[in-house]
Amino acid sequence: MTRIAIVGVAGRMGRTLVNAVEQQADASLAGGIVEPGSSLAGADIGELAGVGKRGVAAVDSLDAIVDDFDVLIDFTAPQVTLANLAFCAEHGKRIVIGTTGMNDEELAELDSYRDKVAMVFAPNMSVGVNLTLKLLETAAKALGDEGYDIEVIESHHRHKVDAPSGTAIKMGEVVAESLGRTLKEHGVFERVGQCGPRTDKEIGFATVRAGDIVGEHTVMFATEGERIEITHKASSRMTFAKGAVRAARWVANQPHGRYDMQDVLGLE
Ligand SMILES: NC(=O)C1=CN([C@@H]2O[C@H](COP(=O)(O)OP(=O)(O)OC[C@H]3O[C@@H](n4cnc5c(N)ncnc54)[C@H](OP(=O)(O)O)[C@@H]3O)[C@@H](O)[C@H]2O)C=CC1
Ligand SMILES: O=C(O)C1=N[C@H](C(=O)O)C[C@H](O)C1
Repeated sequence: MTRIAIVGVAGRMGRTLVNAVEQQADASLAGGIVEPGSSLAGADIGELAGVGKRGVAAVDSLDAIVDDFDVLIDFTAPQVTLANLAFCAEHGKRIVIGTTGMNDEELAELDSYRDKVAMVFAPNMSVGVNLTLKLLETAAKALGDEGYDIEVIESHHRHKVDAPSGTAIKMGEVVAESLGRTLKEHGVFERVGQCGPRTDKEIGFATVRAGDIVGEHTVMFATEGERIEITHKASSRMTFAKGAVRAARWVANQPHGRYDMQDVLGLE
């Protein structure tokens, strides 16, 4: 039985994760953490998630449940996640991180824990997106050097705070790496005004924020006369939550290291 605690338990992903843990026979809901000082501390996390009372009260500090869980699932914000990662390393816990929007410095800090804790870190936990990454690798190798322009387009709900999405960046990185390019050199994240025609090797990003879109990603390979579009559409957060719970059960038995969903799913 993997005992799972969820940080950000009152958030969009946190509430969905409560549902996903409940559906897993060999995982138990060991705790839920809300922001320090939150009025939701003390509330039943089953009631927060809309599944009814479960007898587990939300706490506003990890210290309060340190002996109760094996794996922490964290879908919050970069600085919150890094503090929780340090806590897990210090207390011998495993961690699954879905948080996106880390800058280079924050990513380097996260990476510095790779020998101190077992973590799964992935911008998208859905099986479909992780399979799509494999398809993109194949497409990029076949098309990228044959005069096809590559663009990544993503759409998300109006509340999302980071852009482009972590998934879009990952898709761009996979395509770039397959072609011996880097996003630092070839990524184009903004076009406005007299920006001139596109260059051959650039990888462009476009972002849509609207309504309640759960998450949609398209990578376009376009040339004279045809275009190929590889698209993934999430219609429920449950797809991310199920993947995160699968990652938690998997990482519970792994040695220290930084893993991603390709490792969890055996897609490497
Ligand atoms: N990897 C993946 O598959 C996916 C990743 N994500 C990523 O997950 C992250 C969260 O997304 P989402 O659930 O939509 O966002 P929400 O804003 O709905 O949830 C984040 C939650 O974290 C809480 N929080 C903030 N600070 C703390 C703290 N110090 N301790 C405990 N909880 C805290 C917030 O509380 P409060 O509201 O009170 O501030 C909020 O409830 C984003 O980075 C998003 O991109 C999302 C979906 C899938
Ligand atoms: O914030 C979201 O909602 C999502 N964020 C992730 C990302 O930034 O890629 C994954 C998913 O698309 C939903």
